[in-house]
Amino acid sequence: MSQDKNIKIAIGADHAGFELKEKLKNFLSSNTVKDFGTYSTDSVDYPDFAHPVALAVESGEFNFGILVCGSANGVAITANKHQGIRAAICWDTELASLARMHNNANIICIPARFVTEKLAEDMVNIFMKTPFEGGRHTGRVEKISC
Ligand SMILES: O=C(CO)[C@H](O)[C@H](O)[C@H](O)COP(=O)(O)O
Repeated sequence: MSQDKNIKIAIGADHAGFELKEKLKNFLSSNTVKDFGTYSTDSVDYPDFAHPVALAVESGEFNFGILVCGSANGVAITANKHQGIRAAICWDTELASLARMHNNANIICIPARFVTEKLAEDMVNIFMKTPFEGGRHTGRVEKISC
């Protein structure tokens, strides 16, 4: 994958997302990627990995986050507790594109137990390359933060 080497990515997963996370790290090899764990398939709690990725993106140190768990629900619910985070669950490439274009999402949440490796790679590629449309969406996104 040809990528902007200036894009810094924070990635995290629970045990259900571990194997797909490892495959996505290989796919993103030319980017700057920091892996916040987990580092095996041993059962863990997804908030322990979603919060650090959300904090890393919210701080501005990383441009985007990738979170992977079995259904993506757990990591998305956790990440969206952070004011500066717009975490979107994506299960096809059009959703990955719309999450960026309409919602200016900064974390993509991938359901490892429901998508193929190739689809996950395609979604990540589109997510990283699609700009926020702004315009009518800007006011809507600004209203998200309480
Ligand atoms: O939060 C989740 C469910 O919405 C994630 O998919 C977790 O990966 C899942 O709950 C893990 O399930 P397990 O039976 O403990 O492997």
